[in-house]
Amino acid sequence: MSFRHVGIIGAGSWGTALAAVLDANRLPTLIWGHDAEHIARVTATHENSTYLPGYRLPDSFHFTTALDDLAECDLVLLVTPSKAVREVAARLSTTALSPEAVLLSCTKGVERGSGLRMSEIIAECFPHNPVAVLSGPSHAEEVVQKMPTAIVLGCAREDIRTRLQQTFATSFFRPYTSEDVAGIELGGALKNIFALAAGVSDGLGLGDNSKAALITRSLAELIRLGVALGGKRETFQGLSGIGDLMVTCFSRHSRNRAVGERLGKGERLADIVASMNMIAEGVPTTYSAFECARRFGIETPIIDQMRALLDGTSAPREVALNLITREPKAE
Ligand SMILES: NC(=O)c1ccc[n+]([C@@H]2O[C@H](COP(=O)([O-])OP(=O)(O)OC[C@H]3O[C@@H](n4cnc5c(N)ncnc54)[C@H](O)[C@@H]3O)[C@@H](O)[C@H]2O)c1
Ligand SMILES: O=P(O)(O)OC[C@H](O)CO
Repeated sequence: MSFRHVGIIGAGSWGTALAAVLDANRLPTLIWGHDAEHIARVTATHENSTYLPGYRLPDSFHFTTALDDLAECDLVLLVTPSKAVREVAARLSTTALSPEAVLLSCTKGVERGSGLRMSEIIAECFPHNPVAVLSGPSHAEEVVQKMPTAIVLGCAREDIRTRLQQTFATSFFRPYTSEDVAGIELGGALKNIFALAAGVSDGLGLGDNSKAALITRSLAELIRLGVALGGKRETFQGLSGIGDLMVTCFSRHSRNRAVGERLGKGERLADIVASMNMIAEGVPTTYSAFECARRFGIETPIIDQMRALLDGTSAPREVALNLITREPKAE
């Protein structure tokens, strides 16, 4: 049975791109945004010029700033930055949304302090609703151009996984399914830290050998921490692990890689963040992953060095030197 009313929480680039996928399957969407001025502009111009310029929004996109308007939805995508997920999920839970409605987290992050994944936060707010996740190598800029993209959909319930797969499958968007919700989310969240690091390597001009070594050791670290936090090793070897790590470390569209490159060139984090209107999740995730790693006693040299860089206690060249001169060990 297909979904009839789809709501999207978050009017940024990824929310817009996912609405475009659904539009290709003739599914209209109601997109909620928190910024009334932005929503008025998008509605009037049929373009999300702040987050995804150059893409004309189809007539099947409808916008609102009232969460209550989503109460009729049988599928709600949560696509805000991770720092806003708890607040919007809590607010949504006060609406008349049915306990049958499926909540699909498309956000990549881990909550600071609690170490909770986004789907766990959503499940706390909606203990009776099915919660699913969507992740994988997928830059919004390419999805709206209908460039071939494959992602993974995860849910504990097989019927929901199949329903979501049918809903999102198009001639340019291929969803795989998996039961490993934790692995899918952890791969998508942790890779952003390593994309920052890959950007630093680019900014320092350290070359291809260095970047290949960094990404390979990043995957080892991602798997080590991801398995300790409940994900399956095979998941990290798939689209939401190595797939997303590759695209984010190499893509010209990656905001995390771009932040890292600017750090590598010597800019201050505060200045970089102030100059961007979009989210780079790798920054907060560096801190939450560091906390999780300490709690579980996992060795995370790259995450530790990235934290020192973001804190301003280590310079980019020092970070690179610290990693290459670590205690010798077996691979
Ligand atoms: N952009 C992509 O290609 C892409 C792909 C896959 C996953 N993601 C993930 O999707 C999530 C959203 O990213 P994005 O690219 O759409 O971000 P974005 O920066 O393009 O847009 C974020 C949106 O959230 C809104 N927002 C900001 N703070 C808010 C708050 N406190 N409450 C409610 N809304 C708020 C902004 O106004 C904006 O509409 C992130 O976790 C990101 O990692 C992005
Ligand atoms: O542009 P980034 O670095 O936020 O990455 C976006 C997506 O997560 C890529 O899969």
